Amino acid sequence: MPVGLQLGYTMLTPNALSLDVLSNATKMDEGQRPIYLDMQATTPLDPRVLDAMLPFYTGFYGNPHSRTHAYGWESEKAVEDAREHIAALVGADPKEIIFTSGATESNNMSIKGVARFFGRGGKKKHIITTQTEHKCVLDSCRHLQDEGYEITYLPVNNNGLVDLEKLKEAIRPDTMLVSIMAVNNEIGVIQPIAEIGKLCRENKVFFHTDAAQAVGKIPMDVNAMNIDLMSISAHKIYGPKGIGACYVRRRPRVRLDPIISGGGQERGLRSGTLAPALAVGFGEACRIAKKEMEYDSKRVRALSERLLNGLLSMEHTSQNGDRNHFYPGCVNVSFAYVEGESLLMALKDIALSSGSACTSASLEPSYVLRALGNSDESAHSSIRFGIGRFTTEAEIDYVLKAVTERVGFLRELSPLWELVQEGIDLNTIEWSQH
Ligand SMILES: Cc1ncc(COP(=O)(O)O)c(C=O)c1O
Ligand code: FES
Repeated sequence: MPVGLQLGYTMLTPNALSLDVLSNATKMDEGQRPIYLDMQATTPLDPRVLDAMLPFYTGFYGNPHSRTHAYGWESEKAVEDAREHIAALVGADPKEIIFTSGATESNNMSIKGVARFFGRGGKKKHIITTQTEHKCVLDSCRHLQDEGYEITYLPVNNNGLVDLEKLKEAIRPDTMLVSIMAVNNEIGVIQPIAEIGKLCRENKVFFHTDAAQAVGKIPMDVNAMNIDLMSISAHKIYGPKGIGACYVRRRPRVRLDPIISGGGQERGLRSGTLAPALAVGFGEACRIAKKEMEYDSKRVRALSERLLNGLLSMEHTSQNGDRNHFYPGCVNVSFAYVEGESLLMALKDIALSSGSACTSASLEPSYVLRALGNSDESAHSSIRFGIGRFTTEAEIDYVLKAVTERVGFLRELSPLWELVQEGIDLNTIEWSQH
């Protein structure tokens, strides 16, 4: 019997438990929407951010690159103020912040940009990344492979962390770039960014980090961490969707081949008219994140502990990723003997995901969990809980109760669970092939 149990209504035994559990699973009062716990996919816009943006959709409509009149100057001033807020959050100089459409573009720009600039002449052609990066990093690397570059996709330990010794061994004389993310979007593990930065600097290799899930949530400092390039996204930190930034170090200078050419805006690295409203919103989101990071962190940590303690007190439940080095706002848990998609269906009153938003349409088990050594079954039975600035204790308590009840319910339906309850070790069973 495959573990992929479907929650088919014909399978239900109409006892009091099933009726109660399932009616709650799909009940949404008029006007009420699911509890939002998918903060890694995106975060709600902070109302303070919207307030800052609105004037740039009405009166202040000038092109920030227009130099000949006040409409341009006022937009330009707002964009430059925003750039300062972003730079201040990561310890950079504002001149080192290049606006982009988001972290996807920043990752493409960094990886392809460095490769194509420094790959000229053919002396350097090697890049190191890890198997648990976001798809846009992995895919940028795949494209470069087609262009003749060589890529090492480093495996990670079972806890999701990079082995620094293995990274050191992987560096070659022709290595030009190491790209390793700061916080993983599926399991929340925090890589040892400062140590990786030091290693790269000692070996004269550029260091890029995809910090889409880190900036604004944990302290990031480009100088203390020896980061040369860093991708940032506004919509992960209560800012608007469609804007992000790439930090590009000036000393020692990192040169890039631009992927978007044209009017030469953004130091010639990213042509095109900037969107002042989005830039202003991004800046305000960074200003708030810097001011409130400590407060937000404390709240998120407390809610996360409450949720994790509750979930892990259920039997056959485990957390994915390192238990000490992870961002508490991203909690990834495996519920053995429950199929993840069925559980998500049974938790329709809670907006959750089993992994990244861009791969959530596929039923493939997560490649990140597979890289940690999880079995297909375990990867399939995992759910990510994303906690954020506006999550409340009441929501966490509701979620805990719902998950406990519905996992229990689905397990009751599972023949595997029945065997486990009888004390049979499933690994000793020889399944007949059909
Ligand atoms: C780690 C990571 N990198 C990159 C991205 C892409 O960011 P954006 O939506 O700004 O392009 C995301 C989010 O989707 C992410 O979590
Ligand atoms: S692009 Fe956001 S999760 Fe993949």
